[in-house]
Amino acid sequence: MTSTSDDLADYALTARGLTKQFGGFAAVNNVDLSIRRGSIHALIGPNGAGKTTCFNLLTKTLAPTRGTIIFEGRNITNLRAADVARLGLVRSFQISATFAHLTALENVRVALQSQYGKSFQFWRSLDAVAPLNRRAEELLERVGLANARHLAASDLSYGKKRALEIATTLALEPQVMLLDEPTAGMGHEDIEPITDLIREAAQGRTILIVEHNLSVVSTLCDRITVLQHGELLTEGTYREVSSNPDVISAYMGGVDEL
Ligand SMILES: Nc1ncnc2c1ncn2[C@@H]1O[C@H](COP(=O)(O)OP(=O)(O)OP(=O)(O)O)[C@@H](O)[C@H]1O
Repeated sequence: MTSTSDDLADYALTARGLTKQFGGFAAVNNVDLSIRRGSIHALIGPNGAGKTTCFNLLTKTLAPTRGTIIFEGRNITNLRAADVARLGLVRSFQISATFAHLTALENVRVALQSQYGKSFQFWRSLDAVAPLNRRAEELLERVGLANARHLAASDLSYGKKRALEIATTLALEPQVMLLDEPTAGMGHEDIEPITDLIREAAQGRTILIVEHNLSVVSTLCDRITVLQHGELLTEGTYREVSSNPDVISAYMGGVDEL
């Protein structure tokens, strides 16, 4: 029989008994999650199910009321977001207004500098920062923004802004990348490229994604955890969860369609 510790070694990120109460209300209640290393794992559920709260707990944006979060064998329950980012658990950047006036290239360079800042700040000559520029160019190429590198972030289309967000996240070389509704607000034309991009970014890493678009979830994700009323409803492949009568009824009770 396989031991529990062997099983745990397959998972990049696990949560046990994760609970978040706001006043007396449990937005997330006693949730267990196991995100297998190298997988693309989705967190889904009807409106108000607790997805965003759960995501914020895992990214350390919110402190849990109860429960434990283990990242690569290390208890990160009491660490701050910046600390877990340094360990390799990174939430995708939202393009902030501060960087809107910077070009796509400059935005990626800022992310690279935050990753390698300590070693680069002592480098004085322009030649010395060339590797940083080369790496920024590579990342932009990887997300299909090579031709947009000199455009201000604010001038990019919505889909390209999200691609830039992924490039800046990849600059931090995350082992686990957490994406909050990467296709939200996108038109059809942008959804397929961003889905391809996430699949490509998943090479060699683990991705956890909160996503409303179930067709994106079905094509992209290996495992799906379904939440309802803050609790774990079920977990499985898309085929398994989408044929689960409890999941169907949870979605029929809300505005979302399965
Ligand atoms: N800061 C807060 N204070 C009080 N209640 C909150 C807070 N944040 C979330 N909630 C409540 O917790 C529940 C879960 O919210 P959450 O945003 O996590 O759900 P969700 O599944 O992400 O929903 P949606 O799909 O609508 O974004 C909701 O009833 C929400 O009103």
